[in-house]
Amino acid sequence: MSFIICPFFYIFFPISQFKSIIFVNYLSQPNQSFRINTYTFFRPLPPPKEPCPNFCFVQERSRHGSKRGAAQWSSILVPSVQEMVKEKTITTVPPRYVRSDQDKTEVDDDFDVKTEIPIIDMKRLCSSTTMDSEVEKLDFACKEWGFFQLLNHGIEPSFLDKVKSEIQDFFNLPMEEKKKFWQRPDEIEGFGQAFVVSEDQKLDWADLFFHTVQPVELRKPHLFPKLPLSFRDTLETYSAKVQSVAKILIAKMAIALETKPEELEKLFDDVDSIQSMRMNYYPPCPQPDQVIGLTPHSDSVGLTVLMQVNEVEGLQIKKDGKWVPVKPIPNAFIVNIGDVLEIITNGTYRSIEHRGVVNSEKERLSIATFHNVGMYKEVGPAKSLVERQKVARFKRLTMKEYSDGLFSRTLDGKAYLDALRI
Ligand SMILES: O=C(O)CCC(=O)C(=O)O
Ligand SMILES: [Fe+2]
Repeated sequence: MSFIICPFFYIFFPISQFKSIIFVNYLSQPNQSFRINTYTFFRPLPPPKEPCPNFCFVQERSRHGSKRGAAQWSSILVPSVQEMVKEKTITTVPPRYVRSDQDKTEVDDDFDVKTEIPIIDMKRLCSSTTMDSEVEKLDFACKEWGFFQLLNHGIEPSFLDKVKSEIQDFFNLPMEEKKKFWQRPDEIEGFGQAFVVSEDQKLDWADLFFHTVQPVELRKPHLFPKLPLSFRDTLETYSAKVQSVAKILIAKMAIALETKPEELEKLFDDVDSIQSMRMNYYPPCPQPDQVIGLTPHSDSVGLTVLMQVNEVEGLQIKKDGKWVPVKPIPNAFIVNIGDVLEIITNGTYRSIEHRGVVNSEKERLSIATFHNVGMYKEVGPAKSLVERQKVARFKRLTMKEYSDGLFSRTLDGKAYLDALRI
C-alpha cells in the first residue's frame, strides 16, 4: 500500500508496501514550501531525476498530483466499505475490490504447534527468576517469526473490553458524525483508506481510522481532541498502557541483543518518539475469496502492538512462503517487529509481511498501535551489532529521510526495506 503522504505520514501510517518509486531529497533545495499536515516543509520542484545516494527512483511524480490523480502526501478519498455493505444488498463484489492479483489459496491449512506463532509471557519476562528463559524465547520469536502473542501484559481485561466496545461504537456512529472525522484532501489521518493514488487502483475491503496519538503536539486538532469524550479518555489511557508495554518489550529485546541503551531502548523512550493508531474495520463480504481486507505489507515502524477487537480471525502472516493464520488468544496482544527495528537490529529481528482476510458472515475489527522513533533521530544498524556481526546490512539515515523515501513509493511488500540494504 502506499502513497505519497507527508514526511510524517509513515510514522503515522506505518505500513510499507511499495512498487514504483521516486525519491526526492526535499531538503536539498529549500526554496519552496507547502503545508504537510501540521508542518511546513521545504522542498524542490520538480523532483530530481538522478537517483539519490540512498534511494533509487523509477517513476517520477508531479509535485501537486501524481499522474494517477492523487495529490502528493495524500490518499484519494474512496467510498466507505462499511456504508456500502450497510446500504445495499451486495451479492457480488464491485470490480474495484476484486483482487485477482492476490493469491488467497496458498494458506497453510495444516498449521499446528510448529507453525503457530510463539507466545511470550510478560509476567515471566519481568520476573527475576524466569526472565532469562523468557528473554531467550522473545529473542527466538523476533528472529524466527517477527511476530508473537503476548500474555499477562498487565492491562486489565475489563479495561480492554471497554476499549473494544468503544471502538465498535465509533465505527457504528451515524455517517453524519463520522464525516467529521473523514480524511481531508491532502491528509491521511482520519477515516478512509490508505495509499490510494489512482481512480482505478484496487481497494481493500475495509475502512480504517488512523491518527497520531503521541507526541501530543502532532495530534490533528479535528481528530483526537474532537472524539467523543469517553472514547478520547479511553484511548488516552490505552495509549499510555500500550506505550509502557512496548517500552518493556524493547528493553528486553535490548537485553537479548546486548545493545547499549542509546542504540535501542532510548530511541523509543524519548519525548519525540511517536505513537500512532490504526483501527481497522473489515465488513463481511459476499465473495470473501475475491477481495483482500488488508493488502500484504510489513509495518514501517519500530514495534506494533495489535489487539483483536472482536473474536473474528483474519490476520495471516507469511512464514516460509506460506500464509499462516493467526489464532488470537483472548486478551493477548499480537506484537510484531517493524521495518525500523529490523534496520536497528541489523536484520537480526525480522519485520514480516502480513495481511488481513475477510469472511462472508462476520465483521472484523482490530486496532494496531505503532511505536516509532522521533522524526529527527538517525536510525541505522546498532554499532555494537555491526561490530559483532562485522557487517552493516542497512544504510543509516534520519527518520525524515526514511519517511520521505517511504512515501514516494507504491506498495510492494518489503521492497523499501530492500532498497535500504547495503
Ligand atoms: O487487522 C489486522 O489484524 C492487521 C492490521 C495491520 O496489520 C495493520 O493495521 O498494520
Ligand atoms: Fe500491519
